[in-house]
Amino acid sequence: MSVVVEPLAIPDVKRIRTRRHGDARGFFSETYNARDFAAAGIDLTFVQDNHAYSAARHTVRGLHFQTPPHAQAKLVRVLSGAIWDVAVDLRVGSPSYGAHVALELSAESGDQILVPEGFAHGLVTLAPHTQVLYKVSAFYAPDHDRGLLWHDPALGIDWPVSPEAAIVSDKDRTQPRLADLPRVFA
Ligand SMILES: Cc1cn([C@H]2C[C@H](O)[C@@H](COP(=O)(O)OP(=O)(O)O[C@H]3O[C@H](C)C(=O)[C@H](O)[C@H]3O)O2)c(=O)[nH]c1=O
Repeated sequence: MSVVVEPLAIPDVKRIRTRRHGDARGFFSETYNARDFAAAGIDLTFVQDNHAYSAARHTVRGLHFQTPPHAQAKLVRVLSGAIWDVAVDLRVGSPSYGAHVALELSAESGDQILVPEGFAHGLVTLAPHTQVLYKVSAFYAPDHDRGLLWHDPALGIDWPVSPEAAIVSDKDRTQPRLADLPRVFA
């Protein structure tokens, strides 16, 4: 089996491991294969690849999502460095609404996370010069791009960096808290 899919604490969010073929040069891995992913129960069509480079450790990106009909599922992996990756359930009616899952992804491990539609997604880098590559299932739609305040205490996310020490975009400093967020994912 070239793809191993592990449901996380919110089962619709998955850790994904793909096989690495190692040899004296290094390794080769099919990091995404539509046929094998579908056989593993992940039948998504990705239409865009995103590449985010963060120069410094403790750079925060998120928590972001796109509203319907431009909601995105994301398949996230790390090309260099490491991140602590977070997904927050915003699906109206979900028993885990407002809850999150988090896990470390690194170039070394090669692990990936699949974040379904209906979740806000964010990350903090754990090393300098961290590069994240992620596939999304809907095109960028800036008019439908929304966010959630990454350190909202109501989310209970135990980030490895304080708001004072984090490197954050101006946009992400002023995102709404969960209590003030319209419920968009019915
Ligand atoms: C998301 C996106 C952005 N952009 C442009 C818009 C801005 O001029 C520039 C930076 O955008 P932003 O500050 O939203 O980038 P991040 O803070 O890394 O946002 C990402 O952060 C978290 C981790 C996510 O999961 C989202 O996919 C994404 O929102 O790239 C594009 O041209 N296309 C795109 O798909």
